[in-house]
Amino acid sequence: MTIQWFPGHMAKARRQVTEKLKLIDVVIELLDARLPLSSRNPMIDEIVSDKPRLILLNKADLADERATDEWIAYFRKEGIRTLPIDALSGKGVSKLPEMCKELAADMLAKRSERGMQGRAIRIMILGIPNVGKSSLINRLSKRSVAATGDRPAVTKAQQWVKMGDTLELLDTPGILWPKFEDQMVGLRLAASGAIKDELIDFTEVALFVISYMMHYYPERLIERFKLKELPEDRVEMLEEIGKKRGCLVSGGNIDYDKAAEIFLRELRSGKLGTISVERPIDWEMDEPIGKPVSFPE
Ligand SMILES: Nc1nc2c(ncn2[C@@H]2O[C@H](COP(=O)(O)OP(=O)(O)OP(=O)(O)O)[C@@H](O)[C@H]2O)c(=O)[nH]1
Repeated sequence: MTIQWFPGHMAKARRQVTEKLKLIDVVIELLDARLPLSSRNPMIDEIVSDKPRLILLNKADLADERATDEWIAYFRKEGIRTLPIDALSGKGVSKLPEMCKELAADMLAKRSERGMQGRAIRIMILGIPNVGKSSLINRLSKRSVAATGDRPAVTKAQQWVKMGDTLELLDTPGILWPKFEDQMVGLRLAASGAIKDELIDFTEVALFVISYMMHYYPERLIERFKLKELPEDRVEMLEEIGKKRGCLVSGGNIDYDKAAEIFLRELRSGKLGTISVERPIDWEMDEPIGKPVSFPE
C-alpha cells in the first residue's frame, strides 16, 4: 500500500506516533536494507527523542551483503545498534529480544531504584509504508507465548504481543513518511517497489538503476542480457535490454518505457541478483550515480 503523503497526513502520522510512544520503552526503527537512508523518516531523531532505539535493516535477503555491512558500520558510528534481518523467513529475528533487553537495561535499573518492578519492556516498530512492519510483527507474534488481549490500563485499540516473560510488542506499528522531496530518494524508493507503479516513470527509474548497476554490478548486466561488453551509457544499455526483450515499435525503434518496465520487473523479482541501490558513500557525492539528466527542450 502506498500512502500519498501531504503535510496534513504527516502531521497526523506524527501525532499518532508521538501519542503511542508515551507507552514505549524501546523503539525499533525498521529500514529497507537495500536503501536504508532513503527508507528513513527525515524527522526520526526528533520523533524518537531519547528513547532507546534499535535499527533493523529488513529485506536483507534482497540486499547486497557488502553494502549491508557498510550500513551497519555507518549506523554504529551514529551510535545506534543495527541488525540485518529478513522478516519473511525470520532470519536474524531471534537476536531481537536479547538486544531489546540490553537496550532497556539502564531504564530497568532506574525503575527498580525507584522501587518500580514488574512491568514488561514495551516495544514499538516504526517505519515507512511497505518496509515490512506487518511481516515483522507477524513473525514475532508467531514466536511469542501468546497474544494478550486488551489491558485495562491501555487504550482499547492497542494490543500487546508477549515476547517471552519480559517483553511486549505493540501490535500496531507506527507509520512514518520518507524524505520524498529528494529526487534520488524517490528514485530509490520507486526502484524497490515502495511506490505504486501508476505513480512512477518507468524509464526514469530504470535509467537510475541501470546507471547504478553499470557502476556497482556491471557483470550482472552483461550476464543477464547476454552482452559482449557494457554499452557506453545508460540509454544504450536500456536500448540493449529493449532489443533482447523484444520491445520494438514500428520502424525498428525501441519502446523504452516497455523495456524499462520489464527491466524493473526482473530487478524486483530478484533475477538480477541481490542488489542494494544505496551506499553511505552515495551521500558524499556532489553528482550522485544515476542522477537524472534533464534534456534541453
Ligand atoms: N524478500 C523479503 N520481502 C519482505 C520482507 N519483509 C517484508 N517483505 C515483503 O514486503 C512487502 C511489504 O511488507 P509488509 O509487512 O506488508 O510491510 P508494511 O511495512 O507493514 O507495509 P504497510 O502496511 O504498507 O505499512 C510484502 O510483499 C512482504 O512480503 C523480507 O524480509 N524479505
